[in-house]
Amino acid sequence: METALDIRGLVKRFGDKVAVAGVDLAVPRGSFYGLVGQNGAGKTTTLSMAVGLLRPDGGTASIFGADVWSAPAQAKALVGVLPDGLAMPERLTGREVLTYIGLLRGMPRATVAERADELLAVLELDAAEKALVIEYSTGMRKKIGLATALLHAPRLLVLDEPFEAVDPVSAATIKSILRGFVAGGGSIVLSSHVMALVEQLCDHVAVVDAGRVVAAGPLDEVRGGRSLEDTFVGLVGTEQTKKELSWLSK
Ligand SMILES: Nc1ncnc2c1ncn2[C@@H]1O[C@H](COP(=O)(O)OP(=O)(O)OP(=O)(O)O)[C@@H](O)[C@H]1O
Repeated sequence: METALDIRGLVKRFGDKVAVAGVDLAVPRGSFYGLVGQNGAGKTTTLSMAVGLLRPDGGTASIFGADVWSAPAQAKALVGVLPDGLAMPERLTGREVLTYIGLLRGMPRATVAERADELLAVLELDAAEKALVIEYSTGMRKKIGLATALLHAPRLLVLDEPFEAVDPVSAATIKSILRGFVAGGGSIVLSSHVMALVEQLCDHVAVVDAGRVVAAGPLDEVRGGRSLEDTFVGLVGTEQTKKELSWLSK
């Protein structure tokens, strides 16, 4: 089966800290892949290297066979990315951001305008269309970020915490867009802390702990009859020393 995203031996150090310690991951075409891990496990660092936003100290990443670092134009044309802490042009409106990104990607102006209309309406950002991004809430920023990731109709979406700070109604809309994207042949990798969400949406899952993949594969194989939360805690949970906040109880 064709691989949408192929990550091999990715390594990243920040000074003495090894953030990613040799990650391998193969995301099959047409899969909806969830990446779960504790805070600081290395999810964002891995995804940033996988899409060419952060240069690895070792290893490779390719998107539908195009190496992210040696064939960046080819690889980046195939992927839509929602990075963590998205840096947006803040003094533009949502529509201007979409126009700017679309034209940078070399898309025809009329196509950009048409798709921007649809994306702003579907993501319920049309009311905020005239507001500058600097005035957007965190959830609205996620949504405009998702719109920029979808604009050029990529074959692979890489989404870092796409539901963080998004209200339940917008989350339902986003879920339905993402399910439709996969049903239409697209592939998705997303990171999340919310196990229920990953169980609801994803057909594959990888558990990342301390910069390594400790389990990966089809969701049912990884959780082996248990809930994903139990599996996750079993894989990465450390012995909890009971620390009571005695000053909290009267
Ligand atoms: N630019 C940086 N400089 C120094 N250390 C960093 C940097 N970026 C990440 N790290 C460290 O690398 C490790 C992995 O961070 P990363 O953001 O990839 O984790 P994560 O799994 O995405 O966490 P979270 O779920 O909290 O977003 C952490 O220990 C983090 O402190």
